[in-house]
Amino acid sequence: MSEALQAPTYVKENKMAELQAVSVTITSLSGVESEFVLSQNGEFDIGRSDTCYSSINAELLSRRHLTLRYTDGQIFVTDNNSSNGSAIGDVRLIGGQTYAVQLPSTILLANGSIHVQLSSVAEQLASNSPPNTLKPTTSSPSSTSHLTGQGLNLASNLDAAPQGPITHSGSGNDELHQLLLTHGQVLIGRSYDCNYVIDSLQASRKHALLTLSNNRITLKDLDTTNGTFVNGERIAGSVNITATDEITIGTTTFAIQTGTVELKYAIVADNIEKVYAKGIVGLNTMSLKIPSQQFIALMGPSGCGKSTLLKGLNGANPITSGAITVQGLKLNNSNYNTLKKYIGYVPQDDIVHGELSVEKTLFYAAKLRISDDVTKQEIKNKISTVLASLNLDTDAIRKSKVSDLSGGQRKRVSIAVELLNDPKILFLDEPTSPLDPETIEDFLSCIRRLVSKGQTVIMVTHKPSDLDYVDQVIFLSKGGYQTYYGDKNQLLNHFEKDNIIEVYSMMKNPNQGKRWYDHWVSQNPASELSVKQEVLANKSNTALLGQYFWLCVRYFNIKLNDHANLLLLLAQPLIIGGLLVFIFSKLQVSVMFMMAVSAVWFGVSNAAKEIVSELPIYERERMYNLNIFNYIASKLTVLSIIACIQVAIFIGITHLAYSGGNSVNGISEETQLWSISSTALFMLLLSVSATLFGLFLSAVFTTTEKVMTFVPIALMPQIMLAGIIAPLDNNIKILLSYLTLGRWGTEGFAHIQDEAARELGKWTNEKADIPASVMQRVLTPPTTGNENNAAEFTTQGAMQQLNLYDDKSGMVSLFPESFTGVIIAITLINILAFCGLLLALRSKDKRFI
Ligand SMILES: Nc1ncnc2c1ncn2[C@@H]1O[C@H](COP(=O)(O)OP(=O)(O)OP(=O)(O)O)[C@@H](O)[C@H]1O
Repeated sequence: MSEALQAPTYVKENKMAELQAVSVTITSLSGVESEFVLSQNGEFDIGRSDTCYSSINAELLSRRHLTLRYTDGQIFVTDNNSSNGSAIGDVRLIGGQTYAVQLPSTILLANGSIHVQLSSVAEQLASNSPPNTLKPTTSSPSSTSHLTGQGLNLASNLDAAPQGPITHSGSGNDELHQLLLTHGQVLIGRSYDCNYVIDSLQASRKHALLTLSNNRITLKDLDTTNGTFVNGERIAGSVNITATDEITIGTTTFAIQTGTVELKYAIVADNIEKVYAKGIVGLNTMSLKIPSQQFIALMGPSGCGKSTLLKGLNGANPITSGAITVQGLKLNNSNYNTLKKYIGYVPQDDIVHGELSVEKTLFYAAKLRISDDVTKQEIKNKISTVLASLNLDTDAIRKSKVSDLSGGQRKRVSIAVELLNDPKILFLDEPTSPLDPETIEDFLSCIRRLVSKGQTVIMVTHKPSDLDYVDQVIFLSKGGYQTYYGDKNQLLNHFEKDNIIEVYSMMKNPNQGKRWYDHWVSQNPASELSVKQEVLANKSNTALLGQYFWLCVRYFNIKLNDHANLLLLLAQPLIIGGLLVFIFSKLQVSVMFMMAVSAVWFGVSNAAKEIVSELPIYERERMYNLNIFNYIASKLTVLSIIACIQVAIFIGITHLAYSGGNSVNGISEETQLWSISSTALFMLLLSVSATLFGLFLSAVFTTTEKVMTFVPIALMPQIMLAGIIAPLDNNIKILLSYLTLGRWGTEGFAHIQDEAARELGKWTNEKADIPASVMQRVLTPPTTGNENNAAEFTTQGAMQQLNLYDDKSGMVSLFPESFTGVIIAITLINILAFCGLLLALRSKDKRFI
């Protein structure tokens, strides 16, 4: 909206008749909620909050829903970006915009469930009608198009729109047809200044343009992220369509002639089949037609293929053959990137981070999943609506850490994350398994409410009692056979059993299952269709930088909120550094070795749990739109910041311990030769490299326990092959040592030390020019242990003491004996670790691609 809509300008341009006093009557379905008269200038909030002037306890109302402003006899209204909106007539108020209102007028709040009737007191007296005569209705008033709503002055700024603000509000009628006939062009999108508004965050602000010219209708996709579909196929650019073609934008399907199309079936599966590697049959050929707005239970004994079917239908692990249509769109490669946004999927494990608050969890999920053009306010509104729909919208729950919630609440937060995208179909894999009976009741009632509001839910369950809440049941038997699909009340009749436990035990036997399958197929013959299912490729379509940024922010917050772990991470360099300087009173190669091992330890231990502990979240987000490179980069960024702090503490302690003292010939008598900046930077490089290695381990293993058991095993070679505690005296040891950061770390610190000594004392490998007393303190050789015997070690630099390049084995070194050689070697190890990490993460994709 333009500046012209702001109240001050508007007042000047739209001088209205002055009013003495305004009567306000607020009614809900249960009658009059509040009545008052405005006669003094001021602002009056209407909403759920106690702080509002008129506080109304209605579920659909936002806390501060609407503000009435009375200024010198004029009334202005502002919808405070409420979740369920406000309208005057059939014109929806744009959140945050101020409108001048003529009297009498009725403002509909929260989808029309609350009416605010405004009238002049004088008019009321004249008509003698009481202020509470308005009868509330739940449906919107007339849906005919118009340029101004009743009693509403709306400034026009439809620069992109072909005509005035003609707002769509109806469904299942020919409104779109009329708009097109009248105006020739109709702009469709999420923004309220479009001619035909699609109220879904999956739609772009300006999504598509319909044009009528020479009796031809053209539909143009305005280069949108989520695409425009005609009869289930995504269009590119402009296409000619007919008035009856079904257009899908966001989660809405409509035709020009008939308006919104209510899809009969949420999912149609034709002759689907799943065969795993080595010929293991996950599902035998089956067909399903799942109606919209149904709660379906998917049941059967363990290993019968419930998860296989669930993941086949939602594309997480595509079926091998057959065809699936979801919400009227074919589940194929070109549609999948859009389609997966209409699908909510909560796997068996929670898909939320325990360390974040509920509010933050949802905010980051929205930032990572929803298109970039959605404003912060829209996200906040969406979060409120979603939380309210799951009975989680209290301040206490919003602010609670997810880990502090009950199992049922946590599951609902996982569902809330999925609902942010307005999915039409929700797939739940055994949500009730970990819950106690009372929590299950609450949980399933909640899901039932979602179904009554339009959601289709397919839920895997083992619990017979869950059937009380569902509409239909799909029953599978061992061997992947479909043995029943239909009304839950007919299930026992169909199997001729008295209770469901008996059905379960019968279905555990694949032969019995096959018999019932044949029986089912004979009664429900499928079509002859046989289609090879395409591989569904995961393409991230979120702006890369934006996703990286929000992954970093979320991960950083997770780390910050985990106070105990954060303290441990910071205590590590203090303890290890303190121990090091306590045990080694003088700088010697052993200290360099210990520094290298410490750096490797910091990196590996910081990273080893970071992927494996959030595997369900990774897999779900990857299935949705997570870019692997963004994911790795965000982990590395945050863990490198932590490594940086650890290295700073560690280097601070060691430098304090190994420096200072008197000066001899301008050189400190005590050991301080190595440069603090080079040492710190090199230690950071080692630590970050070890982080990459730790992430690789974290991606390879499937449980936290396994990876933590392996970490010490991975660290041992770093210690044993560094050339300090045992000589590298044969080719195999040398070659293995090339793969360890421990060896290159120790060598790197030795090079830095020798370089510093060279610069300081013009020392060469052959002979030190600096006094023996200084060199003695520069580096104490571990072999003699006798500092007074200077003659034995004055010419020995750190590298010489390490003895790494003595050609005892007759092997020529693959790397030059220099600091550059060390950096090249570490870089190569990093490339190896990165490729390993990438492969390990990609192999997880195979489970759902
Ligand atoms: N990735 C896979 N590779 C090979 N076989 C698999 C794979 N996943 C599942 N299967 C096999 O497919 C069959 C069905 O497995 P699925 O996990 O779908 O059963 P389920 O009914 O969900 O079991 P549960 O109730 O125990 O979760 C089983 O025989 C299983 O061993």
